[in-house]
Amino acid sequence: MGTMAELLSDEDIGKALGALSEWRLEAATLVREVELADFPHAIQVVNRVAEIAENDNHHPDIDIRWRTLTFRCSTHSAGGITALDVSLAQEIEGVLEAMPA
Ligand SMILES: C[C@H](O)[C@H](O)[C@H]1CNC2=NC(N)=NC(=O)C2=N1
Repeated sequence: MGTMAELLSDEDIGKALGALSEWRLEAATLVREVELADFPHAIQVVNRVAEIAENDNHHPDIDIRWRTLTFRCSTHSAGGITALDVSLAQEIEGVLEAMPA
């Protein structure tokens, strides 16, 4: 693997997905759908993820439908998945783990 902005190999993506069991690969993007307790909890997650994304200057695409969120992580400038997306997915998991079921 080279610099952070370089696309990961299929092998690296496979390894990363091995540790991100709730995530799937879709169109060169890491995707995770999650249903929260209610709409305010979903928005709380979005706000926490937004803070992390802004700190990292790396932003997921987020779909909000009532209490279901879909996060899509890819590096737009690179046209696919980089180490930045694996890190972001891990951070999103951390946010979700801190939420009530
Ligand atoms: C200038 C700034 O670094 C870019 O616009 C960043 C911001 N956040 C980003 N987020 C993601 N996911 N992909 C990008 O290419 C990207 N580019």
